[in-house]
Amino acid sequence: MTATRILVLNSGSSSVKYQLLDMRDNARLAVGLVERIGEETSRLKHTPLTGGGAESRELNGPIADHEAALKAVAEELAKDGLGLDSPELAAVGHRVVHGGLTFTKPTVIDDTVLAEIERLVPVAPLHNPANITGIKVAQALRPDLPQVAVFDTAFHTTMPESAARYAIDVQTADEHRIRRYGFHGTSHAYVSRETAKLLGKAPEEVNVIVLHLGNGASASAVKAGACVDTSMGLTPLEGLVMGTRSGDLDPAVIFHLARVAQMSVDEIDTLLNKKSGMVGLCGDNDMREITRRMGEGDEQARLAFDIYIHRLKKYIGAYSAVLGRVDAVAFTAGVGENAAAVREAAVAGLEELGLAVDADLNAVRGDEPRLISPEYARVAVAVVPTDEELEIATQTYALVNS
Ligand SMILES: Nc1ncnc2c1ncn2[C@@H]1O[C@H](COP(=O)(O)OP(=O)(O)O)[C@@H](O)[C@H]1O
Ligand SMILES: CC(=O)OP(=O)(O)O
Ligand SMILES: [Mg+2]
Repeated sequence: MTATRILVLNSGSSSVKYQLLDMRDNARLAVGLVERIGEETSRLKHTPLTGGGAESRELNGPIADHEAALKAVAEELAKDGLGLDSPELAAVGHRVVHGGLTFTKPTVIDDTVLAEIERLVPVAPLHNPANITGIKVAQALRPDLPQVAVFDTAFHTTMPESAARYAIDVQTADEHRIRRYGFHGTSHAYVSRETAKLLGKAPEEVNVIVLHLGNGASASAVKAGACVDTSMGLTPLEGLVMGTRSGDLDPAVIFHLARVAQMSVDEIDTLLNKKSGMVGLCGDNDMREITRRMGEGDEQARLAFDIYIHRLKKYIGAYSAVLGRVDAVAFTAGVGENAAAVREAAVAGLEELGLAVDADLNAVRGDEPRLISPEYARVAVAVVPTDEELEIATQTYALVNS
């Protein structure tokens, strides 16, 4: 029997998303999500997709950490005969958020690779530790199986130095590897390619601005298939306003909080990563709740929304300048794919840049890539659903078969 299945693990700071795929036809055999790891109200939702009906199973109750979460996932898969012991499994593909400058491609994980991912923990403290746990649990369950790391940073390694460097002392920057790495690269790569396809062009023929708006959010400028700029930096804190992260601010805010508000570095870190962004501005990080509150005339929610949109607009303008010629702007991830109000507001008033949204097209819901700009618009505006798991599986399968 040839092994054609790939298990993809996407371990986030408090969640694990996973998919089992058969790479002969990219079919999903099972998908699932563990949420609120470390809380009393953890939840595992597992959906086997083999044999017709997709009956989900839910486990509710405390799951202490990522190790417990991944073991529970392995048990659920085993119940459907899809366990890690299956001879049909070719590899496990892991989303690893920070690969520094070391990793520009998907990489088979050995002790040296794992040590390097570990060394990068200080620059991705919310993400890399969870990724490492995922790798170790999968290794323990199937020591013989190739484990492949697919890095969020990899797609951005083509950024020119002019975009990747901060304007700080070069020696200090080099000694501590301080530069802009960028994240969500698997999504930016996938979505920029899918956008080209939607336009009937090759990736090399188009310049695309990708807006990945999830809980974490980032923008990228993709020129002829290669990333030339992106909004996240040394860590996933820079750039757009996010669910719980501030994005861009004057770095002196940090000195001020330390000196005047007497906050510790760890307190400031928590403030900016977990208590800022939309949650800090209005108490909610879910765009559904924010737009609902706006509908009721809630001014705090409205202001938070306006701040979110203002930042987004600035990046669309900036990346139009960086690219010179823009063929498409693509909205993706939870907010980008679902929040029509965000898409409409982000593009409003940008006619001079060739951008416009057709209200009827924007209101259509669906899982397929689609255009939402009117025919006359110079730049295509599109909704292009991301699929990080499929992209990780594709890259993993290609590597183990090469
Ligand atoms: N129907 C919807 N309308 C508006 N926003 C939505 C909708 N569904 C999801 N979202 C937004 O998407 C976010 C999650 O996006 P996702 O890409 O899954 O994030 P992540 O991968 O970072 O966890 C939610 O926090 C919410 O703000
Ligand atoms: C890198 C990053 O911000 O990822 P996520 O959106 O999954 O938190
Ligand atoms: Mg995400």
